Amino acid sequence: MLAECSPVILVINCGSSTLKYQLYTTDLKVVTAKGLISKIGEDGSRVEHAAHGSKHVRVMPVPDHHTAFTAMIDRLIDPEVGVIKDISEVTAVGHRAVHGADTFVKSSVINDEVIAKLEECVPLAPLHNPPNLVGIVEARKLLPDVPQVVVFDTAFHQTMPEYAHVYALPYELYSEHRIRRYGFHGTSCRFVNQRAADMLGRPVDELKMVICHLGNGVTIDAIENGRSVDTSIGFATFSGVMMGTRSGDVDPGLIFYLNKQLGMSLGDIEAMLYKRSGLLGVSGISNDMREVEERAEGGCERCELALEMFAYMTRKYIGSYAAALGGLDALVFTAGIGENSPSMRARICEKLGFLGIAIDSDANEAPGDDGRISTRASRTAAMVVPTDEEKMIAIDTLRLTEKARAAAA
Ligand SMILES: Nc1ncnc2c1ncn2[C@@H]1O[C@H](COP(=O)(O)OP(=O)(O)O)[C@@H](O)[C@H]1O
Ligand SMILES: CC(=O)OP(=O)(O)O
Ligand SMILES: [Mg+2]
Repeated sequence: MLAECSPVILVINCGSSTLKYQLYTTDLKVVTAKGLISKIGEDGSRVEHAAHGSKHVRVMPVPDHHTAFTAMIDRLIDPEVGVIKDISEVTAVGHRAVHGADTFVKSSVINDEVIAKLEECVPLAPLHNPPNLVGIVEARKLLPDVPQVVVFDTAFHQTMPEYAHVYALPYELYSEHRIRRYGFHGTSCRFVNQRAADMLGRPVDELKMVICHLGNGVTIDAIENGRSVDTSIGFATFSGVMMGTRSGDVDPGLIFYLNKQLGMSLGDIEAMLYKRSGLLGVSGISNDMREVEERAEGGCERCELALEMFAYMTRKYIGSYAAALGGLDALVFTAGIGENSPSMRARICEKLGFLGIAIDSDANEAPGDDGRISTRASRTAAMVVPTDEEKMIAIDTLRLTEKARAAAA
């Protein structure tokens, strides 16, 4: 059965080993289909597709992002589970790009020049930008006449002041080689920042907020009056709080030690810091928070240690960003862990009473529509606000393609 739907916006989020997609009606009110293709290039890859109120899972080999792209299109136009008869029904496409460096300060309509500039950013995010580009190139091949927009994770953080984004290295590295703090998960933070202000019923440009985007990747973001002023991930995609498989902050001195004393090659060290560290490295069990929490309950000491470390690192960033902001109106949790783990939120907030944060344990277990998990008496609001990166991409795609159409008319 095919849904009766008007022209559609397709949002594609090609991650390092996943491809997520959503199909929106052009008023952005309805998501007619969404999907997740996971473990691309690994064993056990699967295609999950949700439409018409049910979920369809296919376990199939997906060796690369080109194959994932084809699998996505196949699902979308499938007579049984698809929602469009023909791909020509797509009227605009929005893409996520992780690294836009300082070249891209806002979302852009894609043309050959934008693609060339995006390719120049590949060395800055070698795990993330190449798959982003595959999604863009494939979509342009398939839909050459359909306008496409790219939305950058880094763009929201371009408002950071120099003293927050310059590293204390020889200045030429910044001025000549663009080595600086860039920040990631900006699309999520932008969405959550506005949504949190709406939920609080306060203007976004009057708020000091810390957003904890706790997913596979973790970003803590300091936001003042709607603008990002500091953020925990810096140049590549790995500083800040420990993540699923990434270490987060470590002393760079250890890289020299591992290389010179333990004989590890730079490639080995890079792979270890990105893929075998974080929750996985400490617990020795999993990069998945659910599993680590479960095993900690069952008595796994290294899992318990990983949870304590995760909470502690997050809490330290919240404290330092509250100091950077000179106060705090709202602490906001989002993404897979932030939205779904009351126990992790409770651990993080344990010692934050000095910031005026008092957690209501019932509300923390099951946040209501206003997202509040703090008591009414709490001076600073603590909240859970579900993120929606795809919706943010769809909003920018609609806005920019309508603007381009109006300019061409
Ligand atoms: N109910 C839950 N309790 C604890 N952690 C959860 C829960 N649901 C999801 N997570 C965690 O969220 C993380 C994935 O976050 P997500 O934002 O979906 O990641 P991605 O960066 O891939 O979009 C995983 O560590 C997962 O275990
Ligand atoms: C930048 C980053 O960490 O992205 P993700 O959470 O998709 O891995
Ligand atoms: Mg994510």
